[in-house]
Amino acid sequence: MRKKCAVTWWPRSVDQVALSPESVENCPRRLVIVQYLKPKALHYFIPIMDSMAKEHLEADWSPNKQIINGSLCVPVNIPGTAYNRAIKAGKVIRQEFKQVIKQMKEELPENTEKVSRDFLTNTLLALDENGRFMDDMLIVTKIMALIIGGHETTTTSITFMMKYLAEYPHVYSESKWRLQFARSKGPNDLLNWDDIMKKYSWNVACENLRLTPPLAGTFRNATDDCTYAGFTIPKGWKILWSPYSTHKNPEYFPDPEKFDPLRFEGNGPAPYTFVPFGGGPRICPGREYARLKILVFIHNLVTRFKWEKVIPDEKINYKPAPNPAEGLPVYLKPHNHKY
Ligand code: HEM
Repeated sequence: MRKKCAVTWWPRSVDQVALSPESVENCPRRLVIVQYLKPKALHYFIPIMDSMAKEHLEADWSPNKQIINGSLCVPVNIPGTAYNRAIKAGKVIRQEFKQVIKQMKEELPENTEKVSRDFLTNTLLALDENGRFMDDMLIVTKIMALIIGGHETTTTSITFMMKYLAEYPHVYSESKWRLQFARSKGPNDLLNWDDIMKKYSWNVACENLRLTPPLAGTFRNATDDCTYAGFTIPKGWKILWSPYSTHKNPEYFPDPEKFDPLRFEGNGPAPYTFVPFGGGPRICPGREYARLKILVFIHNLVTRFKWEKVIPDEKINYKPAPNPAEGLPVYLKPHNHKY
């Protein structure tokens, strides 16, 4: 008889954490981050993200007709290489964060009950199992991990959304048409939760995450002997699970290579067939934040520009995150511009 695959999870009950100061006090410190990434806490950030996206598009995109980007590099530490520059930049950023932490610590009042509880303040005040504060460098490392984990994934996702929207003009037109409703409220009004939750845009984003998941997979540990698809996995072995194969199972996604956001209409795919954010207790805590970031940016992009790929058949590299080989250069066409 086939045994269910047993894997270890880091026990985490996200929903036990509410947003009150008391719950923060009682919250194990690894959970502190989770409460800031829940939808309830994120509403506030939508107009801020919206105005930042607008500013960025205005300053860095509008003056150009061609946009190129690149981010990953080979980990060979030779002076003059991108990796070498990245290591140096990492040190500078860590120092900056250390300064911010030092300053925040100095400014904390004796009585911390009434201080405003943002993520950093809570991390500074969170105690470990032994009642000790976290080491400054550990806090810096956590912030860096959060920035890297949250940045590369979402930027990859936005890049590939741009690729698919350029390749499937009917999906682009449908997105633009539907998003115009949200924009009809006034040119200077910022987006809010309801605007962002328009289903079609998220369906497009999901289909993008299905075909090109930014994360190739993560590891699990077999806590018992088990079999999967006829293979025996001995106890103690590491298993790499990957959404790439799961997402292309024709049983659940007919014609799996086709980009079709309509797959996500109605109830969407069956449970555990679509897992770009992982699953179970270790599911990505940043998924709601990622959703907002992707949708706010794409919303601004689609309502402002149309674009075409400069290299129609650009190769995709996997390092292991998917990356267009030339950085996906595109020709930008502002809607009010005649081409
Ligand atoms: C499209 C965007 C994103 C994708 C596709 C993604 C995907 C994933 C995946 C597959 C995992 C592993 C889950 C598992 O092992 O079951 C993960 C973990 C994680 N993600 Fe994300 N992520 C995204 C955005 C973000 C953002 C924006 C943040 C932070 C703001 C974030 C923070 C984290 C953290 C801290 C973990 C580790 C959780 C743990 O080990 O318990 N992610 N993510």
